[in-house]
Amino acid sequence: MKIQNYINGEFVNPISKDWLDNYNPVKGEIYGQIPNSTKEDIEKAVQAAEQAFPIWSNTTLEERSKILSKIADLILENLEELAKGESIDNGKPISLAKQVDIPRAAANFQFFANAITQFSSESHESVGFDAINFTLRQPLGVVGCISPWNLPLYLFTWKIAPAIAAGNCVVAKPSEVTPMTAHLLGDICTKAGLPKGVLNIVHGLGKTTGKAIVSHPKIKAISFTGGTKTGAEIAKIAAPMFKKISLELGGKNPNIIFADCDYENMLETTVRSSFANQGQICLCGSRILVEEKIYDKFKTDFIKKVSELKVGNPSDSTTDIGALVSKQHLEKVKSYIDNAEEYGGKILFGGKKVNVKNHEKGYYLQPTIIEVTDNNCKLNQQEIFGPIVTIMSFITDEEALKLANDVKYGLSATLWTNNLNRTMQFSKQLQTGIVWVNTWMLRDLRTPFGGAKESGVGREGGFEALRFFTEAKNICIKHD
Ligand SMILES: NC(=O)C1=CN([C@@H]2O[C@H](COP(=O)(O)OP(=O)(O)OC[C@H]3O[C@@H](n4cnc5c(N)ncnc54)[C@H](O)[C@@H]3O)[C@@H](O)[C@H]2O)C=CC1
Ligand SMILES: O=C(O)/C=C/C=C(\O)C(=O)O
Repeated sequence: MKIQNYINGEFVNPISKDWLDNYNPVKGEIYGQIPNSTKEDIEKAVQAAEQAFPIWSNTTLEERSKILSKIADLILENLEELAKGESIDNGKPISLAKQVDIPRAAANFQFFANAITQFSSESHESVGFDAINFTLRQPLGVVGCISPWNLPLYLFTWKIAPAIAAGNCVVAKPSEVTPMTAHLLGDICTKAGLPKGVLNIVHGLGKTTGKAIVSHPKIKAISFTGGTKTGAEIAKIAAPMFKKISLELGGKNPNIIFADCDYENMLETTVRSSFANQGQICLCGSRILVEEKIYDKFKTDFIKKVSELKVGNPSDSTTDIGALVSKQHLEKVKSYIDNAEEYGGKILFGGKKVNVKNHEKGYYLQPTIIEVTDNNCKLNQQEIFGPIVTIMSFITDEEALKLANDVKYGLSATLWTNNLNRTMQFSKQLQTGIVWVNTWMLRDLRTPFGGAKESGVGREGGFEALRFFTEAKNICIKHD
């Protein structure tokens, strides 16, 4: 199958006529091709977006909202096909894509369809100066959205929906590893009545197609989710061009467990926060820190629960863990297991590749638990982004907090306790953008979303996203 670019409302071949192979991680085989787009394709997309902008930015909020709602409805109507598309590219269980990825993609559009009708700006009477100030929030123009492979449609739409709701026109690039659902979205947008040129989807590699988006002088803002190293490369190009940037980057999130927690709930959730989506979510709790009093019990119970997870064919509804996204990624993740001892770790469970019947070339790995004693080891400091968690114990609150904060990342933290004072102390002192207490991945789309330290710059979600995708202009009117 050949996926094409979606530019100016039409599916088109790349100008260079150059294509890249697309792999299915479930089988470890090539199943299609995508455009290897160049800066000429980006130029066409920018021109289409620029042409659409004067009309789209003046389209009423009610009309924009109606179209976004329609896109949300069509995503849900096409849930089966989209979930299969997500799984064939990413390797995730189809059941997970049906329950999480695709409904959330629809929710992103529905949320911003509503939010844009509630987004208002401030006004201030300048008392004593006979003047009134008000703020105009104007769309930026053409903006760029670049997304990763782990939650393909979920994160692609998380950027596109607020961008177009706010009146911008978009040039978007999904990950070259997972292009399918972005491709299907193009057709959905046409059917929903989105005017041509408002959304342009260009496929290709990060270092060429992605870079061409970031460096295009007419693209005013970049919203990016992906690796920290890539985020730094993007910032290096975008900052001297004075573009707005929102970077959602890596994480090495602590999952801090105290003896006074609701144990069963914690155990169940910790299995999920460790291995959901094969551990390939930037919010996964990859460092489990457990109070010494319950460490041995936790270790035994956690290993038992994890050993019950089924690694298998993503089409099978009983599968918990599907394939990793690519051969290259599998090898990267596996290298941490192969070197675990050298890094000071002890493998307590897992660590081996899994042979799935009829899919022997697929990229399957056991969920893996590694015990560590030193937070400074590579296993606890580097983002692995796969089905690997480390566990270690702590004695005091101070020690737990120090361990939690002692990494270069600062995306999210999970805290398990029923002590209110401790909850408040940790909430204030954890150096992360998100703190979940007695839960994980509970997402209210109104909340600010983003990371501290090397986990990113800026916040998306709710009105934060609409603020990012608009320019605030102060109007000061003097009167008699
Ligand atoms: N924070 C997160 O959510 C994610 C973190 N990662 C981390 O990053 C590591 C590398 O994974 P990759 O797939 O290589 O992620 P990546 O950061 O290279 O890719 C994310 C997106 O950025 C694009 N891109 C890559 N280089 C670019 C550039 N120079 N300019 C503009 N766009 C560019 C890619 O084509 C893709 O669409 C993973 O092993 C994982 O640790 C990966 C995906 C998501
Ligand atoms: O917005 C969310 O709910 C989740 C976001 C997850 C990422 O940004 C990620 O895993 O890259």
